Amino acid sequence: MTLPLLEAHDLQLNFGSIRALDHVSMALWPGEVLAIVGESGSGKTTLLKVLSGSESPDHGQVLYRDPELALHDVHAMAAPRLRALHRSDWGFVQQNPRDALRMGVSAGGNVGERLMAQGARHYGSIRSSALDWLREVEIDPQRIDDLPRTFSGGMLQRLQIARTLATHPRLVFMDEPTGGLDVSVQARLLDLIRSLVSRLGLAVILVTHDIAVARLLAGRILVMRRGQVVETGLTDQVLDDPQHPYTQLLVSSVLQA
Ligand SMILES: Nc1ncnc2c1ncn2[C@@H]1O[C@H](COP(=O)(O)OP(=O)(O)OP(=O)(O)O)[C@@H](O)[C@H]1O
Repeated sequence: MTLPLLEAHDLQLNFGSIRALDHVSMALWPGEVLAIVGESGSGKTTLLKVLSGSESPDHGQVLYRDPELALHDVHAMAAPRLRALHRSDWGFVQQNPRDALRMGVSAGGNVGERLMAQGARHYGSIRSSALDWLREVEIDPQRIDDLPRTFSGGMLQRLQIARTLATHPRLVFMDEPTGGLDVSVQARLLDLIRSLVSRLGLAVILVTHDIAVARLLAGRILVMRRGQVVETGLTDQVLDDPQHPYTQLLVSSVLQA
């Protein structure tokens, strides 16, 4: 039987009187895409931060199962081990690529840097891998020596994806990866993410407020409201036949939009 890659048990986190996470539990299996959806302020980003270890919960546990099947308590890990995990098995795609990329380093350098952080040392193979990844995300390889600040928003996001995936992570966290982009750019990026995720067999936890993005990318969905998970299940089932009144409202507001 396949075991979950990541499990969260009874997560709770308060910011003063705000219950950002209220008894949240979930599991993610290898190769699965799970979307976390909900309106603004429902706790999606907080959950992503706690799952990826960048924010600590007041209560509860996040467990990561490594390739040798050993379980690690993410919040009990020493900081250097957690950083090493983020450089190897895990990747993070931020909504704003400028937060993840080094804008003063060439496109190829941005990809190469992540490979070097994982131990790559041979200049020729780092450059050739960077070229492959630029092609993979549909950036003209001739732009390899250009600075990211000469790139469009969509290209920047594709470069961030190349940088993230270059080390072949098993689990990728994505926070509104197509947010803030034009609709046509969004559609192309979603297509690219979908094909990369399926070809590389990636497990993804995707935060989005956009139900259409969840439907396109995710096999399973988790609906949040005021820090609680109100509904979870297969994406098509939840969106075609929502059981919770809040999910019904979310789905119908999209239909009316
Ligand atoms: N560092 C913080 N300090 C105080 N309150 C916070 C902090 N981070 C989040 N919150 C609050 O916790 C709640 C959940 O926020 P969170 O950002 O997780 O929601 P979200 O669903 O991701 O929203 P959005 O879609 O707008 O990003 C909100 O009420 C927010 O104001």
